[in-house]
Amino acid sequence: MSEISIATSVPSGPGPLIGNQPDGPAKVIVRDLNFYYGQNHALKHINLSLAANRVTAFIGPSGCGKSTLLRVFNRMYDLYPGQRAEGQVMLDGNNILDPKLDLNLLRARVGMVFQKPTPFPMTIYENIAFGIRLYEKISKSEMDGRVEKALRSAALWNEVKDKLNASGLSLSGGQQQRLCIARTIAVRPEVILFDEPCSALDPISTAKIEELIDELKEDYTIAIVTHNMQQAARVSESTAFMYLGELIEFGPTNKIFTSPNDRRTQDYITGRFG
Ligand SMILES: Nc1ncnc2c1ncn2[C@@H]1O[C@H](COP(=O)(O)OP(=O)(O)OP(=O)(O)O)[C@@H](O)[C@H]1O
Repeated sequence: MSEISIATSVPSGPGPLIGNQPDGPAKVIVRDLNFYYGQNHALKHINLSLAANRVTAFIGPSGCGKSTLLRVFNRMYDLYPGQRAEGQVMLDGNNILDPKLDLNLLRARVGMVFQKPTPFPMTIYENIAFGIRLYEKISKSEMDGRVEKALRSAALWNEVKDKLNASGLSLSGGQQQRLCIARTIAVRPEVILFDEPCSALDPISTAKIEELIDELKEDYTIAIVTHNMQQAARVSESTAFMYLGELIEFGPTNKIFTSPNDRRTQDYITGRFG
């Protein structure tokens, strides 16, 4: 993870960087994506890619469409009538917008961690085991191993190994969020979506989650929505700046934060609006 100082002047240069800027092979490729809440055209002609085993950050002022885009990646919007997506979102070459797609399988491949920690009202052990059982039939000893592995991967094992039968709700907010990450990892996804995962957490818990994200990218492709510019700069390799439903600029995080091409990106990262 690196600290990046934020530019204060707009450099002259070519026009906005829009479209595919893959940082290594792409795991997900979005082509001309449009999204509608009824009549509200919330995402407009989005083109970008999520590089495999990298972290892509989504930034932009409130209401610009960041969460909407994240919810397209695992078709979360499908749960709500009147919401629809058009275009292509290719996951390893298959369009996840295909109406015939098995949504349970998609959501196992593309996991999501929400803003507010949302453990199930059950034991720490069951919080992890529950999701695994939805997809696999495994023995008790295998399950014990999977639960331990998920908790270790989420950097929570040492804190909970002696109280696996305590309620998930008895943990602190930061621990609950790591439990939710463990629960997501346990079903062996390929992509993990983080929607403002630290906004309800204190700085120490935030640092732990950021460290964890840095470690997780070894095994997963990660997308994160954040309002925290420093966090985007610390954890991501690529950054997408969105405004009013459009992707304004997309490129290497270092470039977006030090010499963006678009005045709106510059204004946002320097706190002039949003
Ligand atoms: N359920 C919904 N029904 C109708 N419009 C919605 C719904 N959810 C979001 N929108 C609209 O879609 C647009 C994008 O919202 P979205 O939540 O994706 O923005 P965001 O960038 O994630 O904002 P924030 O940073 O505040 O979370 C906004 O204009 C919002 O009002």
